[in-house]
Amino acid sequence: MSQGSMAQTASSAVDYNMDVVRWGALATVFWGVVGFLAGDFIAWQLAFPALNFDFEYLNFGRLRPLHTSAVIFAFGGNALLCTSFYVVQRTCRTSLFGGKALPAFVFWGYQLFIVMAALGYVLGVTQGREYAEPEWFVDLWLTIVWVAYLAIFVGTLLKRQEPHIYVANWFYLAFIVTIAMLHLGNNLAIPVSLFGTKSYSMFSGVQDALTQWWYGHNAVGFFLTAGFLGMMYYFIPKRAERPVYSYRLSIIHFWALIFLYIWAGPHHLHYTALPDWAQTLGMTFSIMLWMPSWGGMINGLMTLSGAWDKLRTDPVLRFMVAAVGFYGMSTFEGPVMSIKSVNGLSHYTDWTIGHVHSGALGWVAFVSFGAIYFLIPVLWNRERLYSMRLVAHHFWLGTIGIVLYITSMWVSGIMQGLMWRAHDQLGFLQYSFIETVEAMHPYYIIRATGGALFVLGSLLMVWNVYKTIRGDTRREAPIGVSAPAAAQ
Ligand code: HEM
Ligand code: HEM
Ligand SMILES: [Cu+2]
Repeated sequence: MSQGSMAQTASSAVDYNMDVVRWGALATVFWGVVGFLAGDFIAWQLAFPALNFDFEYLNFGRLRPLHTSAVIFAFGGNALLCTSFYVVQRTCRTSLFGGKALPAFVFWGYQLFIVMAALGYVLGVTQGREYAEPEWFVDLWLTIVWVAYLAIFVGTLLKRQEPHIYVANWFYLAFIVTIAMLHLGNNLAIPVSLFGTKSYSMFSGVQDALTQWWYGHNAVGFFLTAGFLGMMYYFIPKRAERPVYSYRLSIIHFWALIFLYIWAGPHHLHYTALPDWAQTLGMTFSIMLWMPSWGGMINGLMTLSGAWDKLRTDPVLRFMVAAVGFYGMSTFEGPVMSIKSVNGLSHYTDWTIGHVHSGALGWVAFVSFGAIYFLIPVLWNRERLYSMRLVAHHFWLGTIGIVLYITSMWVSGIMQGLMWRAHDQLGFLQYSFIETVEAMHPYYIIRATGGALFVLGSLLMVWNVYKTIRGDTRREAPIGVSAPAAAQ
């Protein structure tokens, strides 16, 4: 990847703004742990409802959006913010537009947004739109912050010292622009009073449902996918020290992905009041979406051509490559679930939850961990991470956690779907609802245990990051180099 390496050699000449990248990396780690802990807590609540403590501020209904926002917007959002600021500067060989002040405003403004949103959930102030729960005044604040973010990103591209705009920036830009559009469309609401928190959506009925899933689906497509693909296109070539497998494929990947994603939202509304043709449209575009998704996966994986041996010795690269593998898996599962007859079984069940987390834990979190482990020594001018062995332990704890999570959800989800629809020869339902809830119990314990392993792995990351920043290095044998091999 010539842009990246050229930027590196010229790094002393350019006064890069790395403050905001450093803060963003720390915020990613911090909010990650908060979000994973909240996720595991609600997972235990589903297994043992007594953990709701009959206390409204800690009940499942309020902590669930706290979890989803903490992991998507606080953890994922800070990972995107800090890596996009890093990548755009390096690949454009110029400092961030807006001096020191504007990027600092975006960073701190975004943290304020997170805190306001979280307080709202716990206190019960919400507009009840999934992944867009904050009320109107929080939405307005985020709009201001986001416009500043867009200005910095585009401003930096415009003052670039490289003739070419590297493909990772295309993905980041698509993420920033589309999220702005989705945020504005989905949050069109009228406050009840100027000083009150309550508002009502401008849409109603099925139009409102479609607006919400146009938003929700494309939040997956542009927040949880396009932005993290930007990360993949920069950090995998960097870490593997290989150029992107096919630059031409990356451009096709980009245009095909953004064109197809936008139409697939109706797959969230199968068998609802939404007109049939719209459901079929959503299903068709979802199936087509399999192709660019796998094009991207192949491009990421094949970048390792000739460098596969590095996986044996470099657990940071292992995180990134496993992430791309999970990306491939969840983007195969998604199109399958979008088929109406399959969705008739999977919808409302834990299968959806398993699908979500193979994407969220396997793809989003793993590729972010890879980027964080890459960035921390670079940002604090350390020779290497405190411990590569700890990274390897984190990798295995995380991987086993994900496997427990998604396999238990496949089993419980399909069982749930089959139990709901089972009926006897007279047409009576075979199971009462509570019987299906009881049947889930063992799987909920397995899922929560997997989540606990995932949390544990992330705590190893906290320790490793802390020690690296302090400048410590752990004395340890290198990974994957056995004694006879080293003697050769
Ligand atoms: C320790 C790790 C995690 C655990 C134990 C966990 C657990 C959970 C649980 C129990 C739910 C509620 C499921 C239900 O209502 O039946 C949930 C929902 C969700 N989580 Fe996680 N989670 C974790 C990490 C993450 C991460 C890293 C992300 C995203 C980057 C994420 C995204 C979501 C989303 C989007 C939902 C809502 C799913 C839906 O409505 O279909 N989670 N999580
Ligand atoms: C080709 C790519 C994909 C397609 C076609 C797809 C399709 C689907 C379908 C059909 C559902 C179930 C809708 C329902 O029955 O309610 C779903 C749910 C979901 N997917 Fe995917 N998916 C894809 C990739 C991903 C990835 C990579 C992620 C995460 C990074 C993800 C996150 C989610 C979330 C969060 C939900 C749950 C939404 C909710 O009900 O709250 N998807 N997806
Ligand atoms: Cu979707």
